[in-house]
Amino acid sequence: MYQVKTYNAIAPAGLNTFTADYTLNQSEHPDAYLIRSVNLHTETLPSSLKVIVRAGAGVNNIPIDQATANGTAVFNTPGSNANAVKELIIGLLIMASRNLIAATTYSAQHTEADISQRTEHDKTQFNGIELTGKTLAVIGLGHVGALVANAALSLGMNVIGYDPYLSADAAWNIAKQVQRAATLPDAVKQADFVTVHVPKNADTLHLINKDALAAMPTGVQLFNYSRLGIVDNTAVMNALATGQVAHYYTDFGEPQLANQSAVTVTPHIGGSTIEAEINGATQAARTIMTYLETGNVHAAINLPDLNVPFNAAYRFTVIHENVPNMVSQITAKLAAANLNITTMANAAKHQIAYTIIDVDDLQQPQQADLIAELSKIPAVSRVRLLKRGSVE
Ligand SMILES: NC(=O)c1ccc[n+]([C@@H]2O[C@H](COP(=O)([O-])OP(=O)(O)OC[C@H]3O[C@@H](n4cnc5c(N)ncnc54)[C@H](O)[C@@H]3O)[C@@H](O)[C@H]2O)c1
Ligand SMILES: O=C(O)CC[C@@H](O)C(=O)O
Repeated sequence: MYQVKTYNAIAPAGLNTFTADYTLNQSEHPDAYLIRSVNLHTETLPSSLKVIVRAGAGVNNIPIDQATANGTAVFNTPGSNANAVKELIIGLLIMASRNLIAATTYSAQHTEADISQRTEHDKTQFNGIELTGKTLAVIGLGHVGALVANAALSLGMNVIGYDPYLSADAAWNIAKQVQRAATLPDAVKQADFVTVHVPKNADTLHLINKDALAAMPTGVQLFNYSRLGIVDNTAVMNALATGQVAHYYTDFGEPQLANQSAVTVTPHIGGSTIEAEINGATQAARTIMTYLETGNVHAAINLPDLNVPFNAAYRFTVIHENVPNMVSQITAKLAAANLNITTMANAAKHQIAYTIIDVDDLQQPQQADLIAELSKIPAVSRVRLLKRGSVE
């Protein structure tokens, strides 16, 4: 039986994906965490923990280095909530262009009997603009950014994208009418609206800073539905005061943004739709099951891709540092136990490497000793032994 610990509200329809070999929240020695936004940086990860899956895109709430040192694989569920964010951004663009917040606030405040006459007089103050023909800069063209860019094109907007690290796969998702900018200032210099869809990391911290804001036309409207810290909120407050930025929309509140008429804060609801939550939880459950039962890895945050059909009776998986002589030390241990390897694969990603070794004739009494022997090799952080068609 595998033990899964969940954090946050995880869609029950997604949790139903787990087979009868999985129990939820019943053990102090979990094999897997299935999480959303819980901050794990303050937690010591248990030694039993083999995998953490974030139902969602961002992994900045996970201590990746600690997980890697613990031999814990980390995954997210790429794209599972991208459509939800796209629809919210399109909604906000329409809200922004038609002054919907001010207009509905006006209506809520004026309920007098002769309101229809006042309305016809007052409505001119809520005149809007149309999105067709306006320019949207999309910073980051991954799962969310590509959908936003394509949807904005379908509204007749000019779309300029900036993503110096765009993967070849992601590029396929972007309509050819999206213009590519070579630099951030180039992307934003003609924008009526700027929307940011990049991961939070050391390179993107304050990506939208004083200089980036100065490169935007006066009166630009800015959207941050990525993460707190990617936009320098102090610089934005200064730019709002001078009129450089007309309005700031963000999913991430903090005190300096509170009660500002030109700031609209939503409470981190970008991915909060029924559909996105089911997608994320379902994808996360499948990822946990695949990793725990086969050891195969696709698109992990901290491990290389390694996908080997599991045809032998047993499989050793070993997470180790990406240093010389590891595979030879591992195979020497198996040779010493007189084991014949049927398949072997190894891959590396930055400082970490991952080895899968399949064997057929492994006797039960040998198993614990071999795991212990392999675990003793310096630079090995996790050894697992999987039996095909069975749980550990
Ligand atoms: N508000 C929410 O609820 C919500 C929901 C989903 C995603 N997100 C956040 O939105 C962001 C985007 O998510 P995603 O799923 O599209 O991620 P993604 O990984 O699919 O795409 C991110 C893109 O940003 C690009 N990028 C990285 N650094 C860049 C830089 N310095 N300049 C320009 N581009 C850069 C990458 O090349 C990649 O194409 C993430 O921060 C994620 O956490 C928030
Ligand atoms: O609602 C959530 O779990 C947050 C989703 C979002 O921030 C993400 O990173 O995917």
